[in-house]
Amino acid sequence: MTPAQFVTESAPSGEWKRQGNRFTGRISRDSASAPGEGPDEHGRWPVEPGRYRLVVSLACPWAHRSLIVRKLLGLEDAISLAIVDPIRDEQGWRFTLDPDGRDPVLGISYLSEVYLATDPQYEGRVTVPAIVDTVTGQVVTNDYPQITLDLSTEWIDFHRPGAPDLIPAEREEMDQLIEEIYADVNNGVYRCGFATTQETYEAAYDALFARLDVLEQRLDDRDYLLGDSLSEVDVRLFTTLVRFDAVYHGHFKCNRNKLTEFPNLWAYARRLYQQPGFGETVDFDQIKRHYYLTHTTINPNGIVPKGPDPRSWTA
Ligand SMILES: N[C@@H](CCC(=O)N[C@@H](CS)C(=O)NCC(=O)O)C(=O)O
Repeated sequence: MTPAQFVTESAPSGEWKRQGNRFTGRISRDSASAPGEGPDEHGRWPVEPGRYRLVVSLACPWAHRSLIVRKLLGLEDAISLAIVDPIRDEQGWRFTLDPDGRDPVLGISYLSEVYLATDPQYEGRVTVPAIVDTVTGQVVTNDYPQITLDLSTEWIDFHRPGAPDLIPAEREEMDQLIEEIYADVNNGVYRCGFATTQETYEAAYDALFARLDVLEQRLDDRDYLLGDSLSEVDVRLFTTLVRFDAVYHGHFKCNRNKLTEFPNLWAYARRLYQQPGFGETVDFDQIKRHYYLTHTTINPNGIVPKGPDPRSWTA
């Protein structure tokens, strides 16, 4: 069998099995803690504008969700932002884009410093997005699916006037879509790219394109996945679609079709890209350099492709 990019997350079958999220604290309106205090007895941290720092890589699709939702809801002043270098070294994500290579608020050079300060035994991959408490220096959460939901529901008092309601009152349909899109598309592209056997790669590839075919059809008569208005699931699909032709099609061998060959999905992705909060958060250069330069098992020569031409997103 060929070597895996992340050995501990590769099953004996060759299938990619993503690690769990280690830190699952919640910042909640229901916290019984006073400002400046840690979590209450239920693990809920107090909502406090200016206190927490969201750490992202612009390359990462899971972090990208939180960046978009923070912007859509107008939470930029309430939750500050740290951006890591898209290229990890052997110690992981680093703050080499900042002066002196340190995050100016947290004072750290590597994200691993706060992971290890929070859990000295931590041995998994140090991942973005993460929300870090600037008072204690602890990681509150790296639970990326919960982070965006909580920005909608728990930070509501700090949303900008007219902020979109990204969570529908009736959640069943959205939650079902979220689950299918996560399994087959968001994580599906990784299951293609990180598979180490032909069979597991082909199974992931088939599930991915079967799901994209269903979504293509769904968008035949609607602008957004749930109908007329934008919701959380659109954000989640967008961050994978925007990386599709630049990275997943080639690097992860998701190459039955390009995104541009699905008329509805391509029109939908471009429509989102051109809305406030979406295109302005996309950095194709960092996206491409991250994937092609850090997955050395998949792309050992480190060549970063020149294309595709990003102007197609705005033309
Ligand atoms: N927290 C999740 C998802 C977040 C995630 O995978 N983020 C990637 C970037 S897209 C990351 O931080 N990877 C660190 C690494 O590859 O070492 C996980 O642990 O798998």
